[in-house]
Amino acid sequence: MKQVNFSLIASDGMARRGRIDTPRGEINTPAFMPVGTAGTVKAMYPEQVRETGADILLGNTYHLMLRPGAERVAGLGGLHTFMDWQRPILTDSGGFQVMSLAKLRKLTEKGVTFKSHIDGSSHELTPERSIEIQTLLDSDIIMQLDECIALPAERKEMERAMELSLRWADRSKTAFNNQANRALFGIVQGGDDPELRARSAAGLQSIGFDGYSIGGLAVGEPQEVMFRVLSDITPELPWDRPRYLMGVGKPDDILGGIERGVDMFDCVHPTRAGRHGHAYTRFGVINLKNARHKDDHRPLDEASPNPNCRRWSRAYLHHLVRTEEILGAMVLSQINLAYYQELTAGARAAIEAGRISDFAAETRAAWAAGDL
Ligand SMILES: CNc1nc2c(CCNCc3ccccc3)c3nc(N)[nH]c(=O)c3cc2[nH]1
Repeated sequence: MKQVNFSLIASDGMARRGRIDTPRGEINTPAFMPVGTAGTVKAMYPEQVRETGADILLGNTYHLMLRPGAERVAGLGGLHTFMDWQRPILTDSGGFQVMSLAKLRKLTEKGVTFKSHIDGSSHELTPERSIEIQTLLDSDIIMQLDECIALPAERKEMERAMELSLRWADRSKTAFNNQANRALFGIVQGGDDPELRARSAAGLQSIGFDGYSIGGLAVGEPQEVMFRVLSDITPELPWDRPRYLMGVGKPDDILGGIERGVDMFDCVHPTRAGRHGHAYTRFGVINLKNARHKDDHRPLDEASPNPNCRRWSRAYLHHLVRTEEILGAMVLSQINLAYYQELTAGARAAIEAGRISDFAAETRAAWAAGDL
């Protein structure tokens, strides 16, 4: 009996409020999933990640297969034990990171061979090996191996990568062998071409997956192209399975994705921006590196539910950022992750109340009013 199940709790237009039940706990959707690339959400203790409201975080096949190695993590009890995060983990299949990080990559029908960006050692990632690695990590939601290409691209290239990804989807499903205690998601490709996207969605559904990721976006295309692809594709996906928009995004990307039927999001942005001195608030993003903050005794946001937004002055946060103090990265990572969780929690409540369009309008108005 499958131990990972999606329930639709409410919908409001295309927006959905759902819940994924897993052996390690529930995931409330729309969900923002913090990225823990190498087994850690940078500058955060696992319990702090939970306190921001996260139900699930991301691990990464590419990084962990290179260091410390999937078999080593398995021998140490799996990724949950290794990092002491006992709630759900989603892992990506590694293909995207190979194409963006590794050197001397060679892509064939079988899979992709590459040299580690860490020590130059040779590695191979196939649909079968990726499933094996994600299973060794004991991940709760795993991804097929796919090929993601940058946009803009020629239609022939988009078609080739989409069709390869469909063949790899089939091999991934076979290698997955219907494991009951974790979920396998297929990944829709097809660039910005509606016909290719529809063929990819139909092909994946005929294979059958526990959830459907929307890949091939947030790869350099304008936001309106991403939104058009989403509006075209979500109606083609099963309503009773989660949709996961990979690598997205900034708060307004996430709000737009929720309005177009997306349930799950991941992005390095909140933690990376935090390390670079950018703070996300109800008013939008504040660049605390800017000298205009150096005498500003006001807190970041005195009305925020997050104590860290009320505790220190903007001048102090500016000081931490300017001096590159470790506490700056810690505090701003927590502030940004907490804001992303406030945004998705607000969307969940709004969908349940049938007022997602009001919520979206109010949220965008606050960003525009910006008391930065
Ligand atoms: C940023 N834009 C973007 N990211 C994309 C990703 C990676 C999603 N993030 C996973 C991750 C996990 C741990 C650590 C870091 C990242 C994709 N992954 C796959 N498999 N396929 C995609 O098409 C695809 C498209 C993307 N666009």
